[in-house]
Amino acid sequence: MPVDLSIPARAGAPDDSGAAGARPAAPVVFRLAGLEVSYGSHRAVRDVSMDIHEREITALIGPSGCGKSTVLRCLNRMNDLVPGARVNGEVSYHGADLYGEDVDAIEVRRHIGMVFQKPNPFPKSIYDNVAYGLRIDGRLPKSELDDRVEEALTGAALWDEVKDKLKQSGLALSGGQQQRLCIARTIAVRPDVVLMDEPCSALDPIATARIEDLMVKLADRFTIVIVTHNMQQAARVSDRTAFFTADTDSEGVRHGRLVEYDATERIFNRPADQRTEDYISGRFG
Ligand SMILES: Nc1ncnc2c1ncn2[C@@H]1O[C@H](COP(=O)(O)OP(=O)(O)OP(=O)(O)O)[C@@H](O)[C@H]1O
Repeated sequence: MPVDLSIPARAGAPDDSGAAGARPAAPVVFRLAGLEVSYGSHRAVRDVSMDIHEREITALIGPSGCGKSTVLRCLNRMNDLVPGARVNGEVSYHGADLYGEDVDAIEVRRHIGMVFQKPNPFPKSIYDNVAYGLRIDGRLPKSELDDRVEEALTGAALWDEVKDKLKQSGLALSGGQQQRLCIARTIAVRPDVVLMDEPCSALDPIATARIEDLMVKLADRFTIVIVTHNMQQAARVSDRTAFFTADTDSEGVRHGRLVEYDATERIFNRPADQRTEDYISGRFG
């Protein structure tokens, strides 16, 4: 039995049915085709072909070790920083090869920001945390910095809680506030895409609910890709869901692969693949 979400699809959720009145699909931001990632001789994940659409929330779900974070890290070339990591296949971003020779990985990460599992504010003031990327970038006139910091903190639903203590350390905030501070730091540079790797796994349910609400608001401005272990979270916030799994070979080594990718409502209520159904109904994983 598929999971009964009892949660309506997000307003404006994708409808690729082609039915009369169906909303046309949003433009493609990332196209992955035959993506395969290895660490040394270990093929961590393969067979990943999917389009990620503009201003949608795309969730990557699946059991531990199936390659969700690996695929996420391909989207802003974070795997470049992992010794021995090798990416094969197509990863295009707005139609251009993200791994092309003339592409500057640092510039890529300016457009495609990332929020990590554990909130990781710098040991600096709240203000300096948010201003950090802008100062490094150096393009924003100093006179506009205050406004941009406020814009980012407002966008991360944190401004009201911190506007009177911007000089205090970011580390003095609660875990949920720290994660929203990290989101503010990420969106301060006005990226195009925000990648989130299990952004709520270190948070309590109330802080998690705030981040989920925030994600939905952020999707008005940014394309969001999230890795989550929490299926209800994927169901609640995402427009499309990709389900990955891992096969174990004769030597006991696990190799991840994309099984199914579709509108979230279909993945959770009418999955095409038995493995997806088994996973979302809690039969494995
Ligand atoms: N930096 C790395 N070096 C070597 N192997 C790695 C590295 N990162 C991940 N792997 C391997 O790649 C495979 C996929 O890992 P990945 O973290 O992408 O999976 P995941 O689905 O995100 O897992 P989890 O849900 O547990 O975080 C695993 O076998 C893992 O051991």
